[in-house]
Amino acid sequence: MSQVSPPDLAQLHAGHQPTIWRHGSDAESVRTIGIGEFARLTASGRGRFEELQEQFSALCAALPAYTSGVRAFVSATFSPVSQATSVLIVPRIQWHIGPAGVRVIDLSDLMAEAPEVSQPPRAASRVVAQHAGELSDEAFLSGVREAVRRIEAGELAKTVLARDEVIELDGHVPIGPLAAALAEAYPTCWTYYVDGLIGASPEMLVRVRNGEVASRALAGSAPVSGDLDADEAAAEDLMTSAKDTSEHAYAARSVIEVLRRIADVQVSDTHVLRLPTIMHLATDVSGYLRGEHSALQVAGQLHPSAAICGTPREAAERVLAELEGFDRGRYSGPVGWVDDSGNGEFVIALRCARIEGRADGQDLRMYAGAGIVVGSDPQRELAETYTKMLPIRRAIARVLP
Ligand SMILES: C=C(O[C@H]1C=CC=C(C(=O)O)[C@@H]1O)C(=O)O
Repeated sequence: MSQVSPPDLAQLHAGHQPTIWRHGSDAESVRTIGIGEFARLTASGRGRFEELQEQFSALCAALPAYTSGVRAFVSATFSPVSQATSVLIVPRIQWHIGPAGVRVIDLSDLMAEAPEVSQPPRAASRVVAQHAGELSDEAFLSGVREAVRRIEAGELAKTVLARDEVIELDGHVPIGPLAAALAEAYPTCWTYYVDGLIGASPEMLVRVRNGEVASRALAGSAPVSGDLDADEAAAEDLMTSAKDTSEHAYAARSVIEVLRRIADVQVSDTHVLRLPTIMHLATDVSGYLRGEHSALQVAGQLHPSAAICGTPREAAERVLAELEGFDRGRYSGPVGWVDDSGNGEFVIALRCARIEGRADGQDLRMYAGAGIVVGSDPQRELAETYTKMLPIRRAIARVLP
């Protein structure tokens, strides 16, 4: 264990080329923080997960022994036909911080020339505008109506429709402060920043640790009001709602089916996962892998689960692409890390925003979706997407008051 102390999350800026992964509250938080890029690999199409894994394995095989345990951050696109690319970044310096202490892996000496950290870019001081993204509220509502019609007609059982919204800033997104604010407000979620995508997701797609595998499927949601009695009643309603339990069952089944093919797994009872602003029906799946599968490979097999796509998968993919009409990019794709022995953790990139450049500042393009089944009410689904954008909206309000 090295004594070199890790950087303070809140101090990180774009000049560091940071990568961030954090789960848990302060004292017990597990973090991986990266600075700089030793390697950047990209892939696209259906085979993007396998391609990235192959390239990363080849890269690791050529590294010296002192780098053992090296991690790569991955953010993959939702769709295989996205215009965006899926990316794998091996940070130049990486700190792995957990209960056992801090381990730092510095790959700088292996680079032809180690780049200096550049100056912080002009930080935003305020939000200058907020507006709908590619899909207006009206278009989202009519998409939900059409999805329900097709579900009732028997074309599919479930789909997930998303929309986007833009927050315009007068300078650069304060990456470190925003990530720190998300991590503080959502300690049970996984806070991430990878290649311009920032968020705090509650949905752990897969964790692989020395042959053990775990996943948490979420679907079926209700807002959290902060009033204990009202939230208790809302949780009970969620557990008994035919619409939410069926919406959840599709998501859980999609995960269980895939994991059963490659692992011996146990499935928990469905329970309510409460977050500060929203609650979800949750099912945990855990067990032991049969054979060798890296976290990245398992993420690729689980993706796209019915939590963010639908059932049957192909029909849902087609319907959501048609009704949303925009490219989700890396929203709702797997984001996480994998190490040189295949261990790793991936969440679904939810409750997030993509950082986009503008001539006079940067934008945060937020995304949120909602599962649509028989009985879905368009206005409630729209309201749910607003609730799901609260983490980013509140974190930005906190760092740019
Ligand atoms: C698609 C999203 O959430 C998914 C995860 C949890 C609950 C969901 C729901 O109740 O609709 C969604 O399936 C999102 O946050 O953008």
